[in-house]
Amino acid sequence: MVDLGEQLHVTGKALKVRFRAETGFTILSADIQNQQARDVDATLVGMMPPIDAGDPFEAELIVQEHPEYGYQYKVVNLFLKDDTADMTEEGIAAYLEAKVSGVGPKLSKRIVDFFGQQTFEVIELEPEKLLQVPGVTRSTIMKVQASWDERHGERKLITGLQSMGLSISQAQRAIKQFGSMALEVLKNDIYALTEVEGLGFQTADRLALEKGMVPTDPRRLMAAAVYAMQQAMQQAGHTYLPKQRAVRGLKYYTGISDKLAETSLQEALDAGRIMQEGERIYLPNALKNEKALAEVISELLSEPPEAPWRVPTKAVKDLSEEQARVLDLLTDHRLVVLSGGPGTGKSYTTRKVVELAENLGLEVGLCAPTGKAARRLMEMTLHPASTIHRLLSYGPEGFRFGQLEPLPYDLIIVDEVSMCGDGLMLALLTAVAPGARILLVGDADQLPPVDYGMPLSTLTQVAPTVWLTQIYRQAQDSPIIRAAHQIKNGQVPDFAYREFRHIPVESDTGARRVALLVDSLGGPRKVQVLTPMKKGPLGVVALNQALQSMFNPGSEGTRVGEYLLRVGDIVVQTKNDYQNEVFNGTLGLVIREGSGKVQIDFEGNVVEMSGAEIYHLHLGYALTVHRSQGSEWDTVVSVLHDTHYNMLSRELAYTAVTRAKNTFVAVGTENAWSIASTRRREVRYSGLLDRIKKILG
Ligand SMILES: Nc1ncnc2c1ncn2[C@@H]1O[C@H](COP(=O)(O)OP(=O)(O)OP(=O)(O)O)[C@@H](O)[C@H]1O
Repeated sequence: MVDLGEQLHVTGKALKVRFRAETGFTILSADIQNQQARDVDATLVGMMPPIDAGDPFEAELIVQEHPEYGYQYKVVNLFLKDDTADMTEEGIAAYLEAKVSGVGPKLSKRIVDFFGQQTFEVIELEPEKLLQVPGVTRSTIMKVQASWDERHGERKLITGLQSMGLSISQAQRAIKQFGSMALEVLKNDIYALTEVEGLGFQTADRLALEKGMVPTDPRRLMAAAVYAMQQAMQQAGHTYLPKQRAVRGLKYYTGISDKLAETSLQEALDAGRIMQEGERIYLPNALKNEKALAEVISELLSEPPEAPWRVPTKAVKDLSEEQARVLDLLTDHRLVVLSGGPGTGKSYTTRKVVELAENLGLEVGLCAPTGKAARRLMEMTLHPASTIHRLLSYGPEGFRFGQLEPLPYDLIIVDEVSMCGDGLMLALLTAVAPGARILLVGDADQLPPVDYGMPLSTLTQVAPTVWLTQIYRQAQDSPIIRAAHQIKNGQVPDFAYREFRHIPVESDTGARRVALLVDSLGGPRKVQVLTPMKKGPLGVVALNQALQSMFNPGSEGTRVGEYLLRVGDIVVQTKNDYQNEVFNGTLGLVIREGSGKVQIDFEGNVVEMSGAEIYHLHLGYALTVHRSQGSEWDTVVSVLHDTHYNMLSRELAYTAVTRAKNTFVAVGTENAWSIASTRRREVRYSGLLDRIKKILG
């Protein structure tokens, strides 16, 4: 019919639905044609609306050659035609009998004799009129309506959403979000799409402008104002934006004038979609969380602990001066912070705290943000530990433990706490029982968390804090740990070791060079690649594609954004999925994929994903440094190049280096490392510190 890979537009009639998954993935036999040719027994594969044998349709297809099944047509989009258009009266009667339950051959003929070409209109709009037909009862009408709505309801919904420009999977996600009201909701305000999983402002905006939305339409500008704030929180971790930054963000996404941006921001404020406090602009939820977090921290800092806590000499005999201070501070304080770099004895000290608490007969709860960090905490302290979500017993309705039902522990210890954003920190601190203690352990010099806010950095400025600075002997022998402390002190690290070296690469050939380097170091299961950015020749996407084409080549797979996921690929979860207990940054292996589903083995936790969930899976051969927090690998290859200029910071370099246990290979330009080591922490807008100081006076 046409060459492989070419897209073609056809009309067709469904012959047989061979397979249909609940995701909407369908394998269909159909008779298709266009001006050039006809294929009376074509196989169509892909996401389709609910289609039955006999249904007429139009479709955009791409011709493919399947290794086993030969020629197939991949469905790019498929539009159901109205199958009740221009039918003869016999056709209508036959259709009623076949598709509408509760109507036999005699009754369908009587109905059509009565209403003729108006039959379908009567059924859909004025079913009461059917009572005029002899033999039709109320129950007949109920059955006819139910089966008509059931068959035509979703089809009309999907066809209507497709006519707005949505793809089939986007339409299905919109229906999942808004139910049968989806068409009304989106006709009223297409920007409601920003509430649909995996769809954002950009998609809604493209559809709206394509359909003739005036760029200065208030609905568009309102949605853009909210979106600018969401992006500031998700991309840069800000909790609020200074008003002028918010106006600039709104202008950036809409291209409107300064004046109109100011007015529109004010309208979004008047509508309560965003909030203002002084010169600060917040999303409502972020403001509420920040206020509540400041309250609960102030309470923990000003109330004395209840359970008795004494520190006998023997409890601190193996500890250094600074480590012993942690146990002392817990005597009179409910909230204590322990911060230190690698090899300074955080875990060693934590174990001593647990031992003392148990000797005092206290109930201890241990947790960490990710499964991997919780397992490590358990190994280091020989005490059960879980993720924070499991400790707080997270479920479909949210966290079970909280203010109303506090955690049943006298002492809670949280490790890797630099990974907690404002939201998780609030959930945790709210669940501390009255009078109970909490010890937060982490490395405040790490990059701030992926989620918004930076509570640990704030807490080290208001809560009793111990900074561990002494590095222990065997840790000192490690060039990696030494380099980490050099970077922390603003010095350029010394790349003069086999376990800690630098390889210069140019940005245009770098991705390929990195793939060859990973191969020489043992392959992707042993080596993790890190880079600061997503885009660009040395970004995560380019590196993942170079690594995948070397270690898991192929042209098939399940499409997720820029990636094609195949069996054997390493993938990373990019959004916390509390139901499946898979968190942002967790790596897994694809063990099955196809029919719109992907099965991943996340270090023993096998999870099947489909629909919108799949959009949170990216290839994981290379990760951004931000997403690598809380994890460690035997060997790390970290890209750092002048082209990453605006991302280079001391925390970035420090976090990258501290992800490697034995071997760290820096790739890029030495100059990038000297810039990174001397640049200070990224700015994050958070009002938490001011609020706490105001409450504590
Ligand atoms: N006071 C101490 N006396 C002797 N050895 C110590 C002391 N504190 C820590 N160590 C030793 O130093 C090494 C590093 O300690 P630990 O693993 O607790 O550091 P850490 O800060 O948790 O490192 P990481 O950030 O990598 O987890 C361990 O072998 C530990 O036994």
